[in-house]
Amino acid sequence: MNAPLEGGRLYGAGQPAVEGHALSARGLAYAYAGAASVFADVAIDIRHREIVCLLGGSGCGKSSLLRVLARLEAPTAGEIRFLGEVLTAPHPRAALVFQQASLLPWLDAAGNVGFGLDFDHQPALSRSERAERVGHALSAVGLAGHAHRYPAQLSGGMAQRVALARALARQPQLLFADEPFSALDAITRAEMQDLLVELVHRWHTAALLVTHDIDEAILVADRILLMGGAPGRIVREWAVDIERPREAQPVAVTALRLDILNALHALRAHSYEHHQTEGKT
Ligand SMILES: Nc1ncnc2c1ncn2[C@@H]1O[C@H](COP(=O)(O)OP(=O)(O)OP(=O)(O)O)[C@@H](O)[C@H]1O
Repeated sequence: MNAPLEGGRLYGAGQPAVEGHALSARGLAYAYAGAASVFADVAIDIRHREIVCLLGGSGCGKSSLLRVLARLEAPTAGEIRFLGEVLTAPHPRAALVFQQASLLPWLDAAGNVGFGLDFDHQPALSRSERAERVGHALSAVGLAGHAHRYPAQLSGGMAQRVALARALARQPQLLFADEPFSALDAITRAEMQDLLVELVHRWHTAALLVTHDIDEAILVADRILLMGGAPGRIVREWAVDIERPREAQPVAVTALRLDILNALHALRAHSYEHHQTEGKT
């Protein structure tokens, strides 16, 4: 089940990007202005309808990698293919969800969902198509009866459902989600994790979920990628073939959690040793 791999060995620079995937990236690097590379030589494949979770310690570059894969930032090296095409700008069939719902306070829930359809590069929609997409997305997240509520009238969980609906209304082929549930209470969070899995399966999209929560990754992912090192790389991968609902498989879940925890500890120990060695030279 748990296939360890060294970053770059399986998806090394020599391997071509995969045409048939939702997203395929090779040799990716990124550096903020005036700083060292946050990550380098990263290769990632996301298959159609697959949920991939990107795990890693704080500051290892998960959010930066997600922003580059979504092409909100240009990589300093490497290539990203989205649906087989080289990506040079954010793609209309990709959608993003962040930790904060970031709803516009002067628009109601329906207005906020529709707003996501108004950007450049979105296909032009008639009024009725737009209304249909908004209604469909709101009912998919369980908010059909709340379309005319304003953000101030929504709980944190409801606001995040609106953010999810705003993403779904774009009929994405790939959903990028950066710690979308980390600000929610435990029960709402568990509901949202289930909802995400259900929606990804029902809407036939793929998803890349950034999280630092091992349990969330195990409950949600088809595949878990562990990021670490400086600059960051994908250092381990686990295919999660535990039957759903995974809460009902505590033995398999615990075994995988231990394996991931050990890998995280090993990364931290390696990084500590590296700093000690650097300090001596
Ligand atoms: N806008 C920015 N300008 C300069 N440096 C940045 C910027 N955003 C992030 N960084 C730096 O890039 C590195 C990676 O940050 P990033 O947020 O991608 O990591 P992360 O793994 O998502 O962290 P966390 O889990 O804590 O959210 C960090 O050292 C951070 O300080």
